[in-house]
Amino acid sequence: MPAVRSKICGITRIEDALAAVDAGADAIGLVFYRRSPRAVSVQQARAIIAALPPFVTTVGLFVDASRCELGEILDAVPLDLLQFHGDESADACDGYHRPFIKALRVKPGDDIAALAARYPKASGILLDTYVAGVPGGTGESFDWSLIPRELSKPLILAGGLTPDNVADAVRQVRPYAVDVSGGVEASKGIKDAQKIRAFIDAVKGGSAA
Ligand SMILES: O=C(O)c1ccccc1N[C@@H]1O[C@H](COP(=O)(O)O)[C@@H](O)[C@H]1O
Repeated sequence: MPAVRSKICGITRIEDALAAVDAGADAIGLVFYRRSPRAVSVQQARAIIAALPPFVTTVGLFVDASRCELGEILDAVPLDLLQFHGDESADACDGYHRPFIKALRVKPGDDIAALAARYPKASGILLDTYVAGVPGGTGESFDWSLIPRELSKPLILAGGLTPDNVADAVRQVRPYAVDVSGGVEASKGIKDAQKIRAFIDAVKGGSAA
């Protein structure tokens, strides 16, 4: 099985971005959702991205952002990939002509394959846990057995992943990639370099099994 890729989301500091890259992360996530404790300004995002070495994917996370707000951020910040984490329609996601992944928040009874099929232009589908009233970053996991064996798009598994459970998640789900925020933090918005390294080592361990 090819190594499962890792994205470390909710980066707010240059040192955390560099710790993620140093540990082997493939992507870092920058949250442009003002209500998140991990939200970054355009200036912060630009400074973090400017400090990165090449070949690290920069992902901008949005939750039902207006066209105007998102357009202004895209003009100012060199993002490689957009992550739509709200209730955005397929048309809204497609409208920026940028590669994107669509997050679906999973609850029992969902037809995940059918929901994913609504986004034919997505580069990948991210599955996170449904928690009423919160769009994501909750630190809650969901029942991975709800995930269909075959999805039409690369699957990015998220939701409550930690250094302790991610190897099991990788073995069970065999995703294309995993995404973590709270599970590698010292406090909201501040990452813990040791937890990041332990997380990525566990992803590699799970991939090799
Ligand atoms: O990180 C946030 O604050 C956030 C806010 C709003 C929507 C999504 C958010 N983060 C994403 O949520 C999932 C799961 O995070 P966690 O590992 O359970 O903390 C992940 O995809 C984050 O990118």
